[in-house]
Amino acid sequence: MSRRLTEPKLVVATHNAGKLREIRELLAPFGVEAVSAGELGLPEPEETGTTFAENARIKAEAAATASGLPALADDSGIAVMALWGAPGIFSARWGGPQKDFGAAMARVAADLEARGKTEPQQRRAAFVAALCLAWPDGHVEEIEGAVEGIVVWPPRGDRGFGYDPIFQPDDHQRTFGEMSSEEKHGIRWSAEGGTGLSHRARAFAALAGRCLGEPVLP
Ligand SMILES: O=c1nc[nH]c2c1ncn2[C@H]1C[C@H](O)[C@@H](COP(=O)(O)OP(=O)(O)OP(=O)(O)O)O1
Ligand SMILES: [Mg+2]
Repeated sequence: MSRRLTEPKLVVATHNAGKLREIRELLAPFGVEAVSAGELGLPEPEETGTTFAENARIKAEAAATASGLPALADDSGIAVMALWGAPGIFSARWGGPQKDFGAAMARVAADLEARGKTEPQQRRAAFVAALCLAWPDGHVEEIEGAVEGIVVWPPRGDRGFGYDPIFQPDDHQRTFGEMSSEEKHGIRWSAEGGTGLSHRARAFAALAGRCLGEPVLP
């Protein structure tokens, strides 16, 4: 049985400011108070999983246990087909200790170049997000979302975070780095549920339908 969130407050179990902002925007129509792992001074658990889902669960369970509140974690990344799915779950780690995503994006481009992958159709990629909502009693709700597109070079746009400037989703002419966060989310709520554009928004819409109930729209 899936569980509905009845608590008025949850922890957003991330130390990534860009992600935190997006998750807060997505949560806004549900009237849930969101406090971040950073604000609570929670430690950053080691991401020892081998899948996005495992790592999301590690982060959500650690935050729920430490805080005594339900916790929502996101583990995500970009998987480039011609690079056999790299950087994948290592997307954050490619930024290095300095979290230098200019360098990480350049590494993706250089690796594609080195393999002779110069045409857009050879540069297919997907952003993937696994969400885990964990309660202190051990119950978890899990979901994944993905969006396909191509890697572009040079980077375009200075919005968003991480790899946004080199990812252009299918059926769009602009990169996530060129989109407002509303466009990147692309959230549409209807009686049938929610749809989204970004990997995170798609996963969130599905999780919301299962655990958060009806959005209160302006
Ligand atoms: O929408 C996105 N737009 C651009 N880049 C993105 C996105 N979503 C994930 N990414 C990349 C960058 C991020 O650093 C990494 C996630 O790694 P991931 O371990 O899940 O997050 P993180 O270490 O940055 O923060 P935390 O673990 O505290 O949530 O993938
Ligand atoms: Mg991380």
